Amino acid sequence: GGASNTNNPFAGRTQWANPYYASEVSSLAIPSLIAAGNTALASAAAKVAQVPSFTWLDTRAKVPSVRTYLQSIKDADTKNVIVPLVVYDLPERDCAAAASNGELSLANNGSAIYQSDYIDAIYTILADFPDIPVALIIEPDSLANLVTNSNVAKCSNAASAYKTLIAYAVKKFGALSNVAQYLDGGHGGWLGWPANLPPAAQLFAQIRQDAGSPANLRGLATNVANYNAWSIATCPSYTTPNPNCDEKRYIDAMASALDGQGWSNTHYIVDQGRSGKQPTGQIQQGDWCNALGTGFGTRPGTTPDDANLDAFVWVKPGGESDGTSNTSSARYDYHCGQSDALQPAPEAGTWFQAYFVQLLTNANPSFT
Ligand SMILES: O=[N+]([O-])c1ccc(O[C@@H]2O[C@H](CO)[C@@H](O[C@@H]3O[C@H](CO)[C@@H](O[C@@H]4O[C@H](CO)[C@@H](O)[C@H](O)[C@H]4O)[C@H](O)[C@H]3O)[C@H](O)[C@H]2O)cc1
Ligand SMILES: [Mg+2]
Repeated sequence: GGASNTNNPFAGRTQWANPYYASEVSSLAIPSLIAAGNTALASAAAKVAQVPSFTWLDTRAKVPSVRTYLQSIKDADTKNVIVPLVVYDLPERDCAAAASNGELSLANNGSAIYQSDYIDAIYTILADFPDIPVALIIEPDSLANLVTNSNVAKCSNAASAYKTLIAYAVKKFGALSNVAQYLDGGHGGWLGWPANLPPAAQLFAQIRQDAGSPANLRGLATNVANYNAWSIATCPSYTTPNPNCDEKRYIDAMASALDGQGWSNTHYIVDQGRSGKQPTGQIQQGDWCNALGTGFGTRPGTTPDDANLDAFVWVKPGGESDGTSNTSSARYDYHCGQSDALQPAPEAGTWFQAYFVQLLTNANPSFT
């Protein structure tokens, strides 16, 4: 351990806990636990609310809240904090699934709107607070889908827009010295497969080049909204025969693949928000929707045990649904109706109390 990691934007800084998630826990989770007479879990839930998770800018309407957050940090003169945000509003979003489709579409001028009303709007706000460090995860699932789902029409039709718009965003944010950027890198059970890793590395390196290789592009964020272990001695059965069955193996393999593509010295942040119980209740590693047998995992923070790792993070807010199990919903995806998906589940992003209780009960480290 103790490997050196210069310029780590998370070093010496506390990740900022966003009030939106804290309010979900205090206004939804805790009252429900108290109503059920479960005061022990209610007090445990109050501790979860304080754990910093990423704020997802999943609509244009969420963007102004960033100014509110940064202003509150400035007014309080809070020191040594880094504000974690997810950029997540591409036209044709989540192109290989149905659960998290977004508000923008190519047919309805989505590319122009994404650039002017979304990326430029975020940029303007971040530029107004040059002294507040910000970590950005760029578009979960997007580039990973271009690697493995070009057979899906919605993905192949959106491919050039994804690449152009992501390069636009990375280039734009590349001008901000208070910002650290991480492209979304899928996870070990997705791009870690030997067939997928080389084309993934090629695509990531290409996007970096198209964006002008900004110095503040640190590397990749992995395991976002997924459940993989950081480092596990025995690969869970459902990952066989994938050699990169955990995220440490995956980022080490990806770092060398990217080096081979001309992008050296990459650094990673790894979502552990729903990775505390291993193995999970998944039947297959591709079962991404509201997986059974999961728990809150390693708390966000820096760790010296891998030179490539900038920080553990909680990106997917635990307790927000991955997708509805209602088969008549327009955004119904069959993965959310599988036997290893907790049901009944509400629409993606909305509060899923039973799932929150599952995560809390299985948390490691424990909250109870
Ligand atoms: O044995 N073999 O030799 C062999 C060979 C090839 C194999 O093929 C690989 O199989 C993998 C496992 O199924 C596939 O990985 C899954 O791909 C899905 C997208 O298609 C991802 O779903 C996304 O998940 C996100 C959250 O993570 C959601 O936010 C998002 O909405 C949702 O869409 C799953 O995570 C991810 O695990 C690979 O593509 C596939 O190439 C497998 C074995
Ligand atoms: Mg998702």
